[in-house]
Amino acid sequence: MKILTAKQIYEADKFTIKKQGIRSDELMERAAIGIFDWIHSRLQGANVNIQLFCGIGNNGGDGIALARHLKENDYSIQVHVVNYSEKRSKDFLLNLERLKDRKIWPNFIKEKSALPNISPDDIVVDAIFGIGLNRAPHFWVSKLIEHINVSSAFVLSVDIPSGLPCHRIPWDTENVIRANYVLSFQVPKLVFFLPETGIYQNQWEILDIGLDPEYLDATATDYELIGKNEVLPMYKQRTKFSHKGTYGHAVIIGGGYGKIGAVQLASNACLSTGCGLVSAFVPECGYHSLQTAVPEIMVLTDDDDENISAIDLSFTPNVIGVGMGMGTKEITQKAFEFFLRKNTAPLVIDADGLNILAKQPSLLKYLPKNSVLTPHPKELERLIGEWSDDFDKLEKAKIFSTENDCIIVIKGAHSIIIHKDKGFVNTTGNPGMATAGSGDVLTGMITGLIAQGYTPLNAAIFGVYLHGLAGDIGVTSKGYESLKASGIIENIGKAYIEILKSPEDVPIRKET
Ligand SMILES: NC(=O)C1=CN([C@@H]2O[C@H](COP(=O)(O)OP(=O)(O)OC[C@H]3O[C@@H](n4cnc5c(N)ncnc54)[C@H](O)[C@@H]3O)[C@@H](O)[C@H]2O)[C@@H](O)CC1
Ligand SMILES: [K+]
Repeated sequence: MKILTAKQIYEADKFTIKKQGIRSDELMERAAIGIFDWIHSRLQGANVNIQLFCGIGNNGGDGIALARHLKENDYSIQVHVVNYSEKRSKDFLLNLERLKDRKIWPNFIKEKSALPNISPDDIVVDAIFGIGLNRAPHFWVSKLIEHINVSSAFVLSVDIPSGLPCHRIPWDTENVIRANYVLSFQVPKLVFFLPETGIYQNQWEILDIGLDPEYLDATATDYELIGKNEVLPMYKQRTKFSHKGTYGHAVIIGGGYGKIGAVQLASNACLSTGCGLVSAFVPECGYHSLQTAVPEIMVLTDDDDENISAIDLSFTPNVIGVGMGMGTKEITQKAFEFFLRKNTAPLVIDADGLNILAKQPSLLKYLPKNSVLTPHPKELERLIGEWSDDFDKLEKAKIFSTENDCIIVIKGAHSIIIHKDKGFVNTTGNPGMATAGSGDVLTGMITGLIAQGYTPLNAAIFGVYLHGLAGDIGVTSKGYESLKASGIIENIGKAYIEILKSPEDVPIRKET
């Protein structure tokens, strides 16, 4: 699903109005009815007090139109117009008139107005600012936002939490509505998925308001949201007369004294993702434990007992996953440099492989085109330098990806795969996966997919989705706290089965 910018959403709006021959207030009516239906299907006319806070732009217009539908269905409502500007939008005014026609008189909140009481049992509809927010809200509006946030009432935000801009981090992190639920029109907003800006909503859902598919199809976007519908076409079916050689030979290189488990997890994940043959290359000390832990893999050893000191492969595998648990000792750095200079196999690089690259950026030129790098935030910072905020981070990652012709998997609650100037935002995964070895499993999975013939970009996107889904399935029996990396591996099979079930036909809904 494409993630549009605010500018593109306005264009989609205009395009739809023209092509479908409708008025802008009719589009607003669709938005308002969508929200009304959502509320009504849940409340079923329950006797609950709904306080609507509406700005004076089109987001406020949505709220005012919603108020009319709620009243017509006998809900108890109070409508507040947050009068932060005299420049009221045409459709806001039109809907305000329609409200007044029905003898509903809003309360106008201005700079010096007393703020209304909000009971914890109320429902607050937040329609103060939408995607048009382009500067910090006035001080007195911030006070209202704070007042709503401390009320303990259930807050439903229209389109986006008010105070959260679409294209940057908030001017003041405290002055943003904390929404329990966001009903967002037609397309998700990038801010929902970034660590600094995704904290303002608990759950979100997309409401289809019938923006024209022709515009949506034809518009190129910088970001795409990756769900089941996006990964399913990437899936490579196994064929009847295939054999293990059909699904590639991968090598996992890494480990050190006390860190052989990282290679064990990566190799096991690689195999469990469908790779035909997996060899692990580890320091001598890892031989017995690896052979015992995963009898299906082959083990090659370094001459050094405790460190990777010379990576000597007598064959060229289909892909190599390298770096986990390897350390950055001088001897290992030299071995890695020597390896990179002569290697021709596609690479997936993780952990200490990335740390060595950060220490010696001159080695980046030896990476094969489209190598996949899987940094966690600290490793990413070592590679691309410090960033001022999440948006800056994404821009820096795009530049790094373009300059070094590589794919970066920025790991996080919503991992984002960066390929040159495009980003793919993952939707699976949960906090239970914030556990030791989870990254090693991901590296193994992406390596295993490349071995089977997935392009590195598809392997990164599909692998991140599958990994998160395996974790989501894992927590259903383990809970967040007790899920371990090995538990993610155990559920890779179920995750495949889930992907292959009938296509998504429910609206995207996600806890963040
Ligand atoms: N295509 C869509 O997605 C549709 C969007 N609609 C709604 O329209 C909204 C966008 O409406 P608008 O463009 O009118 O913008 P908003 O309603 O978000 O903001 C209102 C106006 O306030 C001004 N403003 C911005 N920041 C301010 C600040 N800090 N203090 C004072 N004034 C400020 C701006 O001029 C802005 O246009 C969407 O979020 C959505 O709720 C719907 O009505 C229907 C269709
Ligand atoms: K809003």
